[in-house]
Parts: sequence; C-alpha cells; structure tokens
Amino acid sequence: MPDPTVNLYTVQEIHAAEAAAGSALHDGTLARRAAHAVAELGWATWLRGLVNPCVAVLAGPGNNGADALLTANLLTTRGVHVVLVEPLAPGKSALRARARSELPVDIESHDRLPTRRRPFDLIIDGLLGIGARPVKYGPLAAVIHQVNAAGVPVLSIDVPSGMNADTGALSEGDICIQASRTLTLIGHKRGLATYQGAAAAGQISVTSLGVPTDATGCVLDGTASLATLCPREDATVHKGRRGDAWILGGAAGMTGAAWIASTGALATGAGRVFAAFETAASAAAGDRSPQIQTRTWAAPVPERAAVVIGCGLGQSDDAVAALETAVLHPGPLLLDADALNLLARSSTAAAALANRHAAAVLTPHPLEAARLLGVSAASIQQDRFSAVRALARRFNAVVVLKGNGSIISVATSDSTWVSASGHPILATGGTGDCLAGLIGGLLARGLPPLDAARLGTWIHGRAAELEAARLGGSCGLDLAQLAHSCARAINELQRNRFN
Ligand SMILES: NC(=O)C1=CN([C@@H]2O[C@H](COP(=O)(O)OP(=O)(O)OC[C@H]3O[C@@H](n4cnc5c(N)ncnc54)[C@H](O)[C@@H]3O)[C@@H](O)[C@H]2O)[C@@H](O)CC1
Ligand SMILES: [K+]
Repeated sequence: MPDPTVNLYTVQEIHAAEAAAGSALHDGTLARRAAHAVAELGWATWLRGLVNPCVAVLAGPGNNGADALLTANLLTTRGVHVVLVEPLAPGKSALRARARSELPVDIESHDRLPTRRRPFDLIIDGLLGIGARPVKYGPLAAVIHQVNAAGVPVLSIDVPSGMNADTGALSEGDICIQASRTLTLIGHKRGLATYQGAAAAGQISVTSLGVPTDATGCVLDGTASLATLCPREDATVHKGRRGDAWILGGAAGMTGAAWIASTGALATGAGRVFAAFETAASAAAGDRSPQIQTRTWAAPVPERAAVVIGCGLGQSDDAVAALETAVLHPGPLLLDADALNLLARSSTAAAALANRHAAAVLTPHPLEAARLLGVSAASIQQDRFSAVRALARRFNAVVVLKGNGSIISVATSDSTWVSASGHPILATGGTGDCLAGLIGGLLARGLPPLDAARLGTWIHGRAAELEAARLGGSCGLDLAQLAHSCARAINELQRNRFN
C-alpha cells in the first residue's frame, strides 16, 4: 500500500485546525500530547539503553518552550538528567509558566548551552515554533550557533528554531537550528518541505495530536499522490501511440545539452525522440544515441509532437526566432534554460504563451525564475511558493521551480505541489536538461502538462536517490545512468500501481 497523501499546511491553517479543536490548547491538552510524542521519540531513538543519559532541553519564551518544558518533565521521570537552556525571559504564555512551575525547583538551568566533560546525549529544541519571527543576533542566535557546533543529535519540536514555517527560509545569516530530526505537530508544514527548511529539519515525522485537519491546496508529491498519474500500458501498444518528443536546442558548443534532454525523453518510453540542432554540423557531432533521430531548427515539427525548447539553445537571433516559432506550436510545449532567458526579454514570446490554449511547462531554476520576474534570486528563495505561483499566473503556464524541494504550480489554481524526492547529487550541469527531456517525454506520451510536470519532477528526484545509493554518495553522477534510473523509477511506480 502506498503511503497516504501528505498535505502541507501554512501556519494560518494550523491555527485554524487548532481553533476548530476547541479549548484543548488552552487547558494544555495538546501541549501535553506533544510533549509525550517528543519524549517518546527522543527516548526510543537516542536514549533507551544508555547509562545515566543527559539531555539539554532548549526552552524558548512561548508555547514551543512550553512543549519543551513538559518534555523535560517527562524525561526526568524516566531517570534522564535534564539541563535546561533558557536564553530569553519567558513571554506571556500561561502554558509555559505552568509547565515551568511543574519542574523541580532545583533543576539545572542556564542561559547558554553549558560545556560539559561528557557531551549531551541529545538536545531538544523548543526555542521557537510556528510563532517565530526571524532571529537577529543576540542570545537566541548565540545558543543556536552553540547547538549547531556541538556535534550532538538534535530533535526539534514542530520546526527547527530560526526557520519560517511557511516558506522554509532561514533567519538572515542562516541562523537556524540544524536538526537531526523534527517532530512536527498537527500537520506537516510547507516550510519543512522545500529549500533550506527541508535541509535544516533532518528527518521529519508528523504527529496529529488528535487534531483533525482538512486537505489543503498544497501536497507533498510522493508515490501515493503520483501513482494514479502513471500512463497505463497494454500489450497492443506501439510506438505510434507513445508519441513523439522533439528537443530543440544544441547550438554550437552546447550540443551536449540537447543530447542529454533527448536521453531523458527516451527514458519515458516515448515512441520517437528527435533532437533538433542549430545546424546539420552540430547534429552530426557529439555523443549521439542511435535511438535519437536528428533534425535542425528549421525542420517542420508535427502538430501533435511534444516540443522541448531551450537546452543549449543559446541566445542568438536564430534562437530567438526558434523560440518565437515554438511558442506557436499547437501541441504540448516545454521551455527550459535559454528559452527561459530569452522569454524574459521577448514580449512576443510572452504574449504567445499567455494566449496558448494548452498551458506550456516552464522549468526555471531560481536564477531563471528571478530573471523572469525581474527580481533577485535571493528574493525568489525567500518565498518559493509565492514565486512559483506568480510565474504560473504571469506566463499562463505550469511552472516547476527547481531546487531542494521543487515546487510545481499552475496558472488556473492556487494549489501547489512539492516534490518529496531529490538528492544533492543533482547539483551538477546537465541534470536540468535531463528533467526537461523527461517531462517532455511524458508530454509526448499524452500526459496533461501538470501531471507530466509533477510526475517528471518526482521521477527525476527518485532517480537521483537511486544513483546516490548506487554510488554511495553525492559524487560521480553519470547522466546516462541518471536517465536509466529515471526509466527504472517510472517502471517501479507503474508496477506499484498496476500489480
Ligand atoms: N498551535 C497549537 O495548537 C499548538 C501549539 N503548540 C506549540 O506552540 C508553538 C507555537 O507557540 P507560540 O505561538 O507561543 O509561538 P512560539 O513559541 O513559536 O514563539 C512565540 C514566542 O517567541 C517570541 N519570539 C518569536 N520570535 C522571536 C525571536 N526571533 N526572537 C526572540 N523572541 C521571539 C515571541 O515573542 C513569543 O514569546 C508551536 O510551534 C508548538 O510547539 C503545541 O503545544 C501544540 C498545539
Ligand atoms: K523548535
């Protein structure tokens, strides 16, 4: 059975769920449930079986601190030596005041992480939760730096302290706890699924605390949500029914990008793959696969073929002309790399995209997204959810904003999908070309643009995980192998769905 679909929540949605749960928060029921879950996870993962375990519990001024103090109490009753770290004066939380008063009066407490001869066995992070403002330099930042330098496992309550739970952006200067695990409460948070937030959280578990939550407009895409999108095969299938993918790119000196994208398209089982280069000489060069047919940009593209334009396209006048022709293509269309850079400058191409009947797919990385929106890459990363929605609306497109926790959005709705797969092994040239070809291949196979973008993005990330496992780390990615792993990942998803 695949895992159930995972919804991602904003802080506002969590507060609404909490409000609907009634008075439970006010009498501390939810905080006690949270503390039980945190203590149990900490005990089972790091403390059980240790002689005289010692834990530092970081307690902030609000209800995240209350959860931490209640956890401290539970751990002391299990015989754990607890050292409190309280860098700030308590705020107005009555819950926190009560939790603090329930602890032994002589419990050890510091405003910094104390140095000990024997290191802590675990640090529990209850400094800030979903009520956090960005952390500035000061006592809180000092403790966060100490914790990150301590080399001790860290269990964060709800979110790693210092991150924005809605966006995943860290406080300026990257001031944020780097957790080993995060136990998030009531529902999974958006900020834990993308960019730096996803990296800071470590392994994430969710505990509902018994609070019901509704489906949201944001889903963490994994096997459960994607299995139904996989194309079904039947024994009578032939290449004519599996569609044509045309890859337009590969200007002189950049032919490799078009070959890589073509290999990505082949991995989807597309019926035929054509790589169209700037010149016949470019088409003849390079590491071609015998399965890929070659053309030039001037060749007519059949109306129903899926077109992928941009991988190694360059920015010449001919490239502009190729783009302005491609955006009028009546069949499925994907724009990547140089096509996006040119789109940022071509009002003709932008207007044609806006008028397309079927949405095109755009696959920008943060810098390309920044050029398209006329802002800095840093501001894109500060709020990737807003950026991807703005791009989708601006260009009437399905947009995949790449990066750790790639986010997908579509012009016609406010919904977003975050891909749960991926690996830092992808941080090397050419992997984006493979993704563009992969999504293009799925478009050729007849998937609607949004489904092709979601499925392709997840498959690509899953293939990266498989390659990293095979290589035993993040180095040495071979793009032909990545394409093979994409095919394996599609086959695996298909088997899971249809067997
Ligand atoms: N919402 C709910 O239903 C539940 C919430 N619970 C806990 O409560 C947390 C939210 O509690 P709060 O709303 O009190 O928020 P937090 O505890 O996250 O933080 C708010 C407190 O921290 C201070 N603060 C925020 N940012 C700061 C900064 N950068 N520098 C210095 N001080 C800062 C605020 O002035 C306030 O005192 C959740 O993350 C979770 O841990 C749980 O007990 C279970 C139920
Ligand atoms: K926290």
